[in-house]
Amino acid sequence: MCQACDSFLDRLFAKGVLHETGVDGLYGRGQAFEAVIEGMDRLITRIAANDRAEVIRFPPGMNRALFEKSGYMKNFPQLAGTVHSFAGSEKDHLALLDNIHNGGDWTGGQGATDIVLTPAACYPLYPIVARRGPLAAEGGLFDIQSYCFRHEPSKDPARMQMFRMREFVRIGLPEQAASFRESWLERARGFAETLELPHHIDVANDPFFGRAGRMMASSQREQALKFELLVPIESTENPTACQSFNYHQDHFGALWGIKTAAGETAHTACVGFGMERLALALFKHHGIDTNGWPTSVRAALSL
Ligand SMILES: Nc1ncnc2c1ncn2[C@@H]1O[C@H](COP(=O)(O)OP(=O)(O)OP(=O)(O)O)[C@@H](O)[C@H]1O
Ligand SMILES: [Zn+2]
Repeated sequence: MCQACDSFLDRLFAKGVLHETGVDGLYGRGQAFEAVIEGMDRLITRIAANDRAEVIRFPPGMNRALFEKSGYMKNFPQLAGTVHSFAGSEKDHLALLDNIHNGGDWTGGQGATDIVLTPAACYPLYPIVARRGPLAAEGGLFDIQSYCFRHEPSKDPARMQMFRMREFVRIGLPEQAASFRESWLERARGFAETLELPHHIDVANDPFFGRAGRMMASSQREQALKFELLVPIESTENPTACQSFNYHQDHFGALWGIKTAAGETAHTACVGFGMERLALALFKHHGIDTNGWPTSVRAALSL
């Protein structure tokens, strides 16, 4: 086999860092990969320790009714994933088995459940915060994590369909949201330097769907509402977004009815760490074998 023509993904499979499942973007994680993810999780927790954020961990699914209200289907229908289940009769069951047996479509009779796959870790948070009533004067700060789903199958190992997002979310006054995002832009540089990753930060936009979406994307860029920490993984010309820094203004506050202590609509900002992408960036730049990584990087990740 030609070593030079093996892709990065092939090398990750060959060394058991990731495991192939037969679906692009859906992988098993090996021990070394998970050790890196855990190390980064601890490092992120240390960086944010003094903030005393409220910790919430979510399962990979969220309430479908709340997802519908979130507007995700308006902006990103191409990425969403829903959970369906069988709820038919015995006759339907026999037909289903028949279809599986004959290679037919057995999924047509599946009905939607109350659960959809979480598209971004912060989506299930806002309705929880809204339900609690007005914020305290200091606002809210949350440390959240979820497996997320996005239907964007790709051979690029950094574009997965299921991946973990760790996020910090600030909810409060516009100044509180803005200064939170500023401070994380600074911390992110330090984080990437500690991990010895080549990086830069740039303004970005979300992949909004359709023609109206293109206008939303350009207005998002013009207002500099989204920044990304970019690290070359699959290509140097098109580096990969490994972290994002988003200011939603009062979008989620208005949508969910989140109020500040003074009764104003709350502003929100979130900082998302793409855990798999950061881990892949480390494997790309420091090598497939974590034993060979720089001592300081290994120490930072307690490897
Ligand atoms: N398909 C994916 N696979 C792995 N990680 C991802 C994927 N999509 C997003 N992420 C990670 O989650 C973080 C927060 O998600 P966000 O919605 O800001 O990404 P995004 O702007 O849609 O990414 P991209 O522009 O590359 O599609 C990203 O910065 C990235 O690190
Ligand atoms: Zn978010």
